[in-house]
Formats: sequence, structure tokens, C-alpha cells
Amino acid sequence: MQVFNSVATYRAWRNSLPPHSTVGVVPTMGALHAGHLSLACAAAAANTHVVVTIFLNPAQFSPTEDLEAYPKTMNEDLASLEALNVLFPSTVTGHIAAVFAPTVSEMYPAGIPLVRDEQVGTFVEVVPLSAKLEGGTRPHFFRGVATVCTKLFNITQPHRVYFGQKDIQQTVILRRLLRDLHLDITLTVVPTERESDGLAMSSRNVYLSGKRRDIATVLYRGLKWAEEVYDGGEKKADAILQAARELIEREGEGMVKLDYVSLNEPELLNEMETVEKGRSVILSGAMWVLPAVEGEQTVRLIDNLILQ
Ligand SMILES: Nc1ncnc2c1ncn2[C@@H]1O[C@H](COP(=O)(O)OP(=O)(O)OP(=O)(O)O)[C@@H](O)[C@H]1O
Ligand SMILES: CC(C)(CO)[C@@H](O)C(=O)[O-]
Ligand code: BAL
Repeated sequence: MQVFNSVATYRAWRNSLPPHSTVGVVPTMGALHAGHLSLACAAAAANTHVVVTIFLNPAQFSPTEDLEAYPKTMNEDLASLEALNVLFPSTVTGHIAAVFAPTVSEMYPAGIPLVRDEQVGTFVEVVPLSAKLEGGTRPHFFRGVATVCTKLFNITQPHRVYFGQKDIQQTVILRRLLRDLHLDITLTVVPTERESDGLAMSSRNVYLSGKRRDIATVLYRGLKWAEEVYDGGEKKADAILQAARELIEREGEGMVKLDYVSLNEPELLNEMETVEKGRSVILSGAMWVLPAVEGEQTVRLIDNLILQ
């Protein structure tokens, strides 16, 4: 497994691959966990060469978010990718051939201040999708994601890219970006990996311990309860969402603040008023786990289920 920190050295390697190679790219911000590894496994099952990118992208953080505090574990990340390669059986198509871990100045030669009005250069926006759901609370977020992913796709030259269902709006937006910009790349969504109690794995879970870690499962439990209400025959979005809200409010014990729960169709992310059988609908939510003692960080968590 080779590690590249510059565009030029990566490109030289990419151009040297045999003609029939297929390249599957897994973009990450590092602090790898089993969710990331499942994306790499999916990529190795379908491509000869897997490239994992590790880049903590400043452009998707606002000045008040956790860029500084975000876990940075490059040595452990490289070790876990090497370990995964050893585990791949010979029946698997590919292996993790490279890690692309550029510096900030390599990706943003003009610099990348977190204050949007101070940013200089080329940015990619997918409107109006990027203003919905997560974009309501994080208006800068998907512009940063779409911009960095366009750069990463142009640099790494993948045939296929792999993203996690946990960040489902990101997958909807990036599919749209690939289509609108005529990028000949296939995007695969990999199911969410969960801890044994249902909490979606996330790099930010390391901020949580003790009672805050236990209470963090309430978002998933709220979504699962809403799914049960739907499975029981309820079609009205209001009633389904109210079930989730009430559970999160009650079982959150004052330690969490709900941002939203929402039911949206999967292409344009329009909100649904009723949920009909036979159509996939995204049931998603976001909440903050509040500080339990002074000095603790507020942690934003997201999760979703697909109602079939
Ligand atoms: N639990 C998970 N299961 C499957 N894929 C995941 C999971 N968590 C993250 N991913 C995917 O891994 C890729 C990289 O995500 P990222 O590096 O931001 O990790 P993260 O755990 O989502 O971090 P964060 O805590 O910042 O949200 C994204 O495509 C994301 O959807
Ligand atoms: C896709 C991504 C790597 C872009 O920085 C990030 O948004 C993430 O990790 O989900
Ligand atoms: N996986 C999402 C990255 C972020 O929250 O910035």
C-alpha cells in the first residue's frame, strides 16, 4: 500500500497502472472505524485497485465547528488499512493499493479560510439540495463537500466511488453532481455500520463517553420507533415523525436537543406528507448531545433509515 501526499506523485502512480485496472475510491476524513473499512471492502470486491483518501477538509467546517478538535489518527488509520489488506481472501478482486492523503495547501493552493466571504477560488454547489436537511443547520457544509469531492475525483480518476448511507444526503448530492457535471463515475452507497446497541459508527463518537455515549442511541431508537409506527399502517408523515420526536424527547432525558426528523423522497429530497407503500422514502434525523459537565463539547449526530 503506497501513501501519496501530493497530486503529482499520485498522478504518476495512477498513470502507471495496467490498462485494464479498475479504481475504486473511498473518500474519508480519517479517524477510520469499521464503517470506513466496510466501504473499502465493498470497493475491493469490485475493483482491482482501491484508493482511500484521507483529508480533513476545512471547507466543510464553519468557523464555530470542530475542525481543530476533530480526531486525527493518521498512523492508526494506515495500520488499519494495512491490516485489512492482509485479511482479504484471494477470492476478492482487489486490495487497498494506495492512500491519498494530501496537505491542505495541495488541495487549496489559494488557502481556505473558514469564513465563506474570505474564500477565494473555485467552489462547487448543488442547489437547492444543499440547502435542505443538514444544509439548514450547516449552510456551508455541502459546498465544501461538493468542492472537495470534485477535486478528489479529478485527482484520483476513479471508475467507482463509495460512500456510507449514514451521510445519506451527501450521497444524493454527489450523485446529482456526477450527473450534472458528466463525470463518468459510478457511486455506490454502503449500508451504515452500527455499534452493538445501534449507534451509527462515526468518527465523532470518540467525543462521547459514559452517560452521554449511552444516551446517543436515542436518535436511532426514535427512528426505529417511527419505522414501527409506519409498519403498523400509519401513512401520515406528521404522525410518523411525531412518534420519533416524542421518543427522542422523552428518552433523551434532557441530555440531547433534536434538530430535525424528516421524511423525504430520495431524489430531490422533497418533504413527504404521506408515505405510500412501494416507494422508498428517507427517514432521517439529526440531534446534538449536550455537554453534561462544563468543558465538554456539544456533539452533532445524524442517522437515517429507508422506509421501503
Ligand atoms: N457507520 C458508518 N457506516 C458506513 N459508512 C460510514 C459510517 N460512518 C461514516 N461512513 C462513511 O465514511 C465516509 C467518510 O466519512 P467520515 O470520514 O466523515 O466519517 P464519519 O464517521 O462520517 O465522520 P463524522 O463523525 O465526521 O461524521 C463517508 O462516506 C461516510 O458516509
Ligand atoms: C466525503 C467527505 C470525505 C468529503 O470531505 C466527507 O464529507 C465525509 O467523510 O463524509
Ligand atoms: N461525514 C460527514 C463529515 C462532516 O460532518 O463534516
